[in-house]
Amino acid sequence: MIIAVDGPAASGKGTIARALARHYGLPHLDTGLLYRAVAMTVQRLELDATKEADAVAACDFDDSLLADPGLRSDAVGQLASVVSAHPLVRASLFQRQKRFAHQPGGAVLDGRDIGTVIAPEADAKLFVKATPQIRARRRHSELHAHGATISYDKVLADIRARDARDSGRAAAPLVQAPDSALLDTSFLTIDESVRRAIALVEARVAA
Ligand SMILES: Nc1ncnc2c1ncn2[C@@H]1O[C@H](COP(=O)(O)OP(=O)(O)O)[C@@H](O)[C@H]1O
Ligand SMILES: Nc1ccn([C@@H]2O[C@H](COP(=O)(O)OP(=O)(O)O)[C@@H](O)[C@H]2O)c(=O)n1
Repeated sequence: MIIAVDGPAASGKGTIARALARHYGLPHLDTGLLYRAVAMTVQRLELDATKEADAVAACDFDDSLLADPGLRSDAVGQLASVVSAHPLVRASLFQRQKRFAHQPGGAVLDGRDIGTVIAPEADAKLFVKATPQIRARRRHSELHAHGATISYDKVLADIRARDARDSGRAAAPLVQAPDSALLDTSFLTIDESVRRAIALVEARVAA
Protein backbone atom coordinates (compact mmCIF):
# COMPACT_ATOMS: atom_id res chain seq x y z
CA MET A 1 0.00 0.00 0.00
CA ILE A 2 1.29 3.47 -0.92
CA ILE A 3 0.16 6.34 1.32
CA ALA A 4 0.77 9.94 0.20
CA VAL A 5 0.69 12.68 2.84
CA ASP A 6 0.99 16.28 1.63
CA GLY A 7 0.52 19.68 3.20
CA PRO A 8 2.15 22.98 4.10
CA ALA A 9 4.95 23.59 6.61
CA ALA A 10 4.32 22.40 10.18
CA SER A 11 0.79 21.20 9.42
CA GLY A 12 1.61 17.90 11.14
CA LYS A 13 2.08 15.82 7.99
CA GLY A 14 5.41 14.34 9.15
CA THR A 15 3.99 13.35 12.53
CA ILE A 16 1.00 11.73 10.82
CA ALA A 17 3.11 10.03 8.13
CA ARG A 18 5.45 8.52 10.75
CA ALA A 19 2.47 7.28 12.79
CA LEU A 20 0.82 5.76 9.70
CA ALA A 21 4.09 4.03 8.81
CA ARG A 22 4.29 2.55 12.32
CA HIS A 23 0.62 1.53 12.25
CA TYR A 24 0.84 -0.26 8.89
CA GLY A 25 4.44 -1.47 9.28
CA LEU A 26 5.58 0.48 6.21
CA PRO A 27 8.82 2.38 5.54
CA HIS A 28 8.55 6.18 5.62
CA LEU A 29 10.28 8.90 3.60
CA ASP A 30 10.23 12.55 4.64
CA THR A 31 10.81 14.00 1.17
CA GLY A 32 11.30 17.52 2.58
CA LEU A 33 14.63 16.32 3.95
CA LEU A 34 15.90 15.78 0.38
CA TYR A 35 15.19 19.40 -0.55
CA ARG A 36 16.64 20.54 2.78
CA ALA A 37 19.82 18.57 2.03
CA VAL A 38 20.11 20.29 -1.36
CA ALA A 39 19.64 23.65 0.39
CA MET A 40 22.30 22.91 2.98
CA THR A 41 24.73 21.82 0.27
CA VAL A 42 24.10 25.09 -1.59
CA GLN A 43 24.86 26.92 1.66
CA ARG A 44 28.05 24.95 2.38
CA LEU A 45 29.40 25.35 -1.15
CA GLU A 46 28.41 29.04 -1.14
CA LEU A 47 26.35 28.55 -4.29
CA ASP A 48 23.40 30.70 -5.41
CA ALA A 49 20.08 28.98 -4.59
CA THR A 50 18.23 31.12 -7.11
CA LYS A 51 20.39 29.76 -9.99
CA GLU A 52 19.07 26.45 -11.26
CA ALA A 53 22.52 25.15 -12.31
CA ASP A 54 23.92 25.85 -8.82
CA ALA A 55 20.97 24.10 -7.14
CA VAL A 56 21.27 21.11 -9.49
CA ALA A 57 24.98 20.78 -8.63
CA ALA A 58 23.94 20.55 -4.96
CA CYS A 59 21.62 17.57 -5.65
CA ASP A 60 24.66 15.32 -5.56
CA PHE A 61 24.80 15.41 -1.74
CA ASP A 62 26.12 12.62 0.45
CA ASP A 63 23.27 10.64 2.08
CA SER A 64 24.92 11.02 5.50
CA LEU A 65 23.74 14.65 5.33
CA LEU A 66 20.13 13.45 5.75
CA ALA A 67 20.84 12.76 9.45
CA ASP A 68 22.25 16.26 10.10
CA PRO A 69 20.11 18.05 12.75
CA GLY A 70 21.00 21.36 11.05
CA LEU A 71 18.58 20.42 8.25
CA ARG A 72 15.66 21.29 10.56
CA SER A 73 16.60 24.97 10.91
CA ASP A 74 14.27 27.71 9.75
CA ALA A 75 16.92 29.14 7.41
CA VAL A 76 17.46 25.80 5.67
CA GLY A 77 13.67 25.38 5.31
CA GLN A 78 13.45 28.76 3.60
CA LEU A 79 16.33 27.96 1.26
CA ALA A 80 14.78 24.55 0.54
CA SER A 81 11.69 26.26 -0.83
CA VAL A 82 13.93 28.31 -3.16
CA VAL A 83 15.88 25.34 -4.57
CA SER A 84 12.72 23.20 -4.81
CA ALA A 85 11.13 25.61 -7.29
CA HIS A 86 13.71 24.66 -9.97
CA PRO A 87 12.27 21.97 -12.29
CA LEU A 88 15.70 20.32 -12.76
CA VAL A 89 16.13 19.96 -9.00
CA ARG A 90 12.75 18.24 -8.79
CA ALA A 91 13.64 16.02 -11.76
CA SER A 92 16.92 15.08 -10.14
CA LEU A 93 15.17 13.88 -6.95
CA PHE A 94 12.18 12.28 -8.72
CA GLN A 95 13.41 8.69 -9.34
CA ARG A 96 14.66 8.25 -5.81
CA GLN A 97 11.21 9.13 -4.40
CA LYS A 98 9.37 7.07 -7.02
CA ARG A 99 11.55 4.02 -6.24
CA PHE A 100 10.89 4.45 -2.53
CA ALA A 101 7.13 4.59 -3.11
CA HIS A 102 7.16 1.47 -5.28
CA GLN A 103 9.24 -0.82 -3.08
CA PRO A 104 7.62 -4.20 -2.38
CA GLY A 105 4.85 -3.84 0.22
CA GLY A 106 4.54 -0.11 -0.29
CA ALA A 107 5.53 2.97 1.70
CA VAL A 108 4.40 6.21 3.30
CA LEU A 109 5.84 9.44 1.86
CA ASP A 110 5.20 12.98 3.02
CA GLY A 111 5.89 16.24 1.21
CA ARG A 112 4.19 18.69 -1.12
CA ASP A 113 3.67 16.76 -4.37
CA ILE A 114 3.44 13.11 -3.34
CA GLY A 115 -0.22 12.65 -4.29
CA THR A 116 0.05 14.82 -7.40
CA VAL A 117 3.45 14.03 -8.97
CA ILE A 118 5.50 11.37 -7.14
CA ALA A 119 2.75 8.81 -6.54
CA PRO A 120 -0.52 9.91 -8.18
CA GLU A 121 -1.42 6.20 -8.11
CA ALA A 122 -1.21 6.07 -4.27
CA ASP A 123 -3.83 3.90 -2.55
CA ALA A 124 -4.61 6.62 -0.02
CA LYS A 125 -3.87 10.36 -0.13
CA LEU A 126 -4.15 12.80 2.75
CA PHE A 127 -3.84 16.56 2.55
CA VAL A 128 -3.01 17.91 5.99
CA LYS A 129 -3.60 21.55 6.87
CA ALA A 130 -3.79 23.92 9.85
CA THR A 131 -4.01 27.70 10.18
CA PRO A 132 -0.74 29.62 9.62
CA GLN A 133 -0.81 30.90 13.23
CA ILE A 134 -1.19 27.41 14.69
CA ARG A 135 1.52 26.04 12.39
CA ALA A 136 3.83 28.91 13.40
CA ARG A 137 3.17 28.23 17.10
CA ARG A 138 4.02 24.54 16.66
CA ARG A 139 7.16 25.20 14.63
CA HIS A 140 8.24 27.95 17.06
CA SER A 141 7.98 25.52 20.01
CA GLU A 142 9.79 22.84 18.05
CA LEU A 143 12.66 25.16 17.07
CA HIS A 144 12.96 26.44 20.67
CA ALA A 145 13.03 22.89 22.00
CA HIS A 146 16.07 22.39 19.77
CA GLY A 147 17.83 25.49 21.09
CA ALA A 148 16.90 28.09 18.43
CA THR A 149 16.11 31.65 19.60
CA ILE A 150 13.95 32.76 16.65
CA SER A 151 10.80 34.81 17.46
CA TYR A 152 7.23 33.66 16.84
CA ASP A 153 6.68 36.60 14.44
CA LYS A 154 9.69 35.60 12.32
CA VAL A 155 8.52 31.96 12.19
CA LEU A 156 5.03 33.08 11.11
CA ALA A 157 6.45 35.41 8.43
CA ASP A 158 8.74 32.64 7.15
CA ILE A 159 5.88 30.12 7.04
CA ARG A 160 3.74 32.58 5.07
CA ALA A 161 6.63 33.27 2.65
CA ARG A 162 7.24 29.53 2.20
CA ASP A 163 3.51 28.85 1.65
CA ALA A 164 3.46 31.51 -1.06
CA ARG A 165 6.60 30.15 -2.79
CA ASP A 166 5.52 26.50 -2.54
CA SER A 167 1.98 27.19 -3.79
CA GLY A 168 2.93 29.77 -6.41
CA ARG A 169 5.70 27.94 -8.26
CA ALA A 170 5.09 26.46 -11.70
CA ALA A 171 6.83 23.13 -11.02
CA ALA A 172 4.79 20.73 -8.84
CA PRO A 173 3.14 23.43 -6.71
CA LEU A 174 1.67 22.64 -3.31
CA VAL A 175 -1.93 21.87 -4.19
CA GLN A 176 -4.47 19.45 -2.78
CA ALA A 177 -4.92 16.44 -5.08
CA PRO A 178 -8.61 16.21 -6.06
CA ASP A 179 -8.78 12.59 -4.85
CA SER A 180 -7.17 13.27 -1.46
CA ALA A 181 -8.88 13.40 1.94
CA LEU A 182 -8.53 16.71 3.77
CA LEU A 183 -7.40 16.61 7.40
CA ASP A 184 -7.41 19.91 9.30
CA THR A 185 -5.30 19.42 12.44
CA SER A 186 -5.75 23.00 13.74
CA PHE A 187 -7.83 21.97 16.74
CA LEU A 188 -6.79 18.34 17.05
CA THR A 189 -4.20 16.85 19.39
CA ILE A 190 -1.51 14.66 17.84
CA ASP A 191 -3.39 11.53 19.00
CA GLU A 192 -6.66 12.78 17.51
CA SER A 193 -4.93 13.68 14.21
CA VAL A 194 -3.38 10.23 13.97
CA ARG A 195 -6.66 8.46 14.78
CA ARG A 196 -8.45 10.57 12.17
CA ALA A 197 -5.69 9.85 9.60
CA ILE A 198 -5.94 6.08 10.15
CA ALA A 199 -9.75 6.27 9.77
CA LEU A 200 -9.38 8.22 6.51
CA VAL A 201 -6.88 5.70 5.12
CA GLU A 202 -9.15 2.80 6.12
CA ALA A 203 -12.09 4.49 4.38
CA ARG A 204 -10.02 5.01 1.21
CA VAL A 205 -8.71 1.48 0.94
CA ALA A 206 -12.16 0.02 1.70
CA ALA A 207 -13.81 2.17 -1.01
N1 LIG B 1 -2.06 18.06 16.07
C1 LIG B 1 -0.98 18.60 16.63
N2 LIG B 1 -1.09 19.31 17.77
C2 LIG B 1 0.00 19.88 18.34
N3 LIG B 1 1.26 19.78 17.87
C3 LIG B 1 1.43 19.08 16.73
C4 LIG B 1 0.34 18.46 16.05
N4 LIG B 1 0.83 17.83 14.96
C5 LIG B 1 2.16 18.07 14.95
N5 LIG B 1 2.54 18.80 16.02
C6 LIG B 1 3.88 19.28 16.34
O1 LIG B 1 4.13 20.36 15.44
C7 LIG B 1 5.46 20.32 14.97
C8 LIG B 1 5.45 20.20 13.42
O2 LIG B 1 4.89 18.95 13.09
P1 LIG B 1 5.43 18.11 11.86
O3 LIG B 1 4.69 16.82 11.84
O4 LIG B 1 6.92 18.06 11.86
O5 LIG B 1 4.93 19.04 10.65
P2 LIG B 1 5.29 19.00 9.12
O6 LIG B 1 5.89 17.66 8.82
O7 LIG B 1 3.99 19.23 8.42
O8 LIG B 1 6.26 20.13 8.91
C9 LIG B 1 6.15 19.15 15.65
O9 LIG B 1 6.83 19.64 16.79
C10 LIG B 1 4.98 18.26 16.08
O10 LIG B 1 5.25 17.51 17.23
N1 LIG C 1 7.83 16.89 -1.74
C1 LIG C 1 8.36 18.07 -1.38
C2 LIG C 1 8.85 18.26 -0.07
C3 LIG C 1 9.41 19.47 0.25
N2 LIG C 1 9.50 20.44 -0.70
C4 LIG C 1 10.17 21.72 -0.43
O1 LIG C 1 11.05 21.62 0.66
C5 LIG C 1 10.73 22.59 1.66
C6 LIG C 1 10.99 21.95 3.01
O2 LIG C 1 10.05 20.90 3.15
P1 LIG C 1 9.75 20.21 4.54
O3 LIG C 1 8.65 19.21 4.29
O4 LIG C 1 11.01 19.71 5.15
O5 LIG C 1 9.23 21.41 5.42
P2 LIG C 1 8.27 21.37 6.69
O6 LIG C 1 6.89 21.19 6.15
O7 LIG C 1 8.70 20.22 7.54
O8 LIG C 1 8.49 22.70 7.33
C7 LIG C 1 9.29 22.99 1.39
O9 LIG C 1 9.00 24.32 1.81
C8 LIG C 1 9.18 22.83 -0.12
O10 LIG C 1 9.61 23.99 -0.81
C9 LIG C 1 8.99 20.24 -1.95
O11 LIG C 1 9.03 21.13 -2.79
N3 LIG C 1 8.43 19.05 -2.29
